[in-house]
Amino acid sequence: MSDTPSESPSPTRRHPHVVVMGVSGAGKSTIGALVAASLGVPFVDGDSLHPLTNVEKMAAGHPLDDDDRWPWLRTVGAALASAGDGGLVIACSALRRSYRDAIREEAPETVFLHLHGERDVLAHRLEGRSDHFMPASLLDSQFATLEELQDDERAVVVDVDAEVPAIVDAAVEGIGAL
Ligand SMILES: Nc1ncnc2c1ncn2[C@@H]1O[C@H](COP(=O)(O)OP(=O)(O)OP(=O)(O)O)[C@@H](O)[C@H]1O
Ligand SMILES: O=C(O)[C@H](O)[C@@H](O)[C@H](O)[C@H](O)CO
Repeated sequence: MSDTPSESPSPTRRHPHVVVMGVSGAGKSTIGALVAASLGVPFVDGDSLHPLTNVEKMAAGHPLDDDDRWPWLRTVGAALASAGDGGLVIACSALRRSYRDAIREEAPETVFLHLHGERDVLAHRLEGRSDHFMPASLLDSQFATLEELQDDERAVVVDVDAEVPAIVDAAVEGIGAL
């Protein structure tokens, strides 16, 4: 992670390729869009890349399984791979190590921004959100699936129990320091 810069394959590009990861409600869409604007790169919300069957499954209160996620993760990886010099920030839960490996396989320069939050904080935020297909009832399954970043992953972790501007500043600074 950020404290092991010697493991970085190359300096982070000026317009980086970033996956904003974390469980539902962590703020991937909210923070991701603002981080992208601050970095001067496009933003894509990975939720818009899910096959309709995935959205319907989540909306019905069922967690996705690996088979549901693989085609979506390939789409996310392809978007990053084709981003080129313009950079890209994409919101994608990327909960398991193997999911992040699959993304890196397609787009090796990808760095990860993990928006880390305690369950109770995120549950409260999800209860206040009404315009989204993802039900708050799936939060426990999201935490059960989450595998924390490992030391060899090029990544930044930011705690989301803070005001939005502070989170964005910490994220941009952390990405710049990778
Ligand atoms: N730092 C914050 N403080 C207070 N509320 C926040 C903060 N960050 C996000 N929110 C709110 O929390 C809710 C969840 O945020 P958001 O939709 O960005 O999360 P998400 O990770 O993209 O969720 P999902 O994975 O389900 O799409 C939203 O209503 C958002 O406005
Ligand atoms: O891997 C997953 O279980 C899914 O990607 C979810 O996390 C949703 O995409 C999203 O985060 C909810 O809106």
